[in-house]
Amino acid sequence: MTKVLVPYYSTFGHIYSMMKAAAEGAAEVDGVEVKLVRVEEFDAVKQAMSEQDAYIQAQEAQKDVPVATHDDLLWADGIVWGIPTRYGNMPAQMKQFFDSAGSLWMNGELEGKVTGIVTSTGSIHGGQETTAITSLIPLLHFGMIYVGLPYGENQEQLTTDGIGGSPYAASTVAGPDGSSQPDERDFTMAKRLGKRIALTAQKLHG
Ligand SMILES: Cc1cc2nc3c(=O)[nH]c(=O)nc-3n(C[C@H](O)[C@H](O)[C@H](O)COP(=O)(O)O)c2cc1C
Repeated sequence: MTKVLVPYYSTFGHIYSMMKAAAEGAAEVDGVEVKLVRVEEFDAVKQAMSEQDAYIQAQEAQKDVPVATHDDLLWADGIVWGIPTRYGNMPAQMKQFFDSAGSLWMNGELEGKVTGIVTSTGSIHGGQETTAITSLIPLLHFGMIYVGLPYGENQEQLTTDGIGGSPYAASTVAGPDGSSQPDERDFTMAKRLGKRIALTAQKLHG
């Protein structure tokens, strides 16, 4: 069995719904087992957002998703990361998860795992590409093998519409107030990325 992990962090649920699509794509490959996990929220954010309806609803929807552990990373042959944008970069919650995996990195235990990214922003030019590219850097330090989102397979990118998708990552635009939902084309590209990571992991790891 090839194992694909789908770890994500999602404050308002956009990345969560994109990661369900990515997980679905990975699960389409015969002989692939998929595990969806969420990166733990900071207590300070839980407190600060405790009266925001959009936050409460999004967290309620995710409450049964298990919290990501470093053992999950060891388990996986392929990893599809769900990383929303914070000031053009990954959120601290995700960085904390990466940084606390230092012993795995030092022992080379993450090397050769196939990986890729799904991201999101509030606005079209708010940093989808920068989040993907800056998140790629620690993944390369881990020794992972990066899978992008080629145009040939993802012609939906060839548009001037305000949707997600770039050669670097699957993505979506949440809207400045978070009220937009992923376009069907965003889900399709996330699904294809999940499948591509699963197929590549299967080829490399059996
Ligand atoms: C502290 C903070 C910083 C953010 N920085 C950016 C940014 O640089 N560019 C942008 O377009 N959106 C930014 N956003 C919006 C988020 O990227 C957006 O809410 C997120 O992608 C939605 O995904 P989610 O629903 O899964 O949380 C920021 C949001 C927060 C809370």
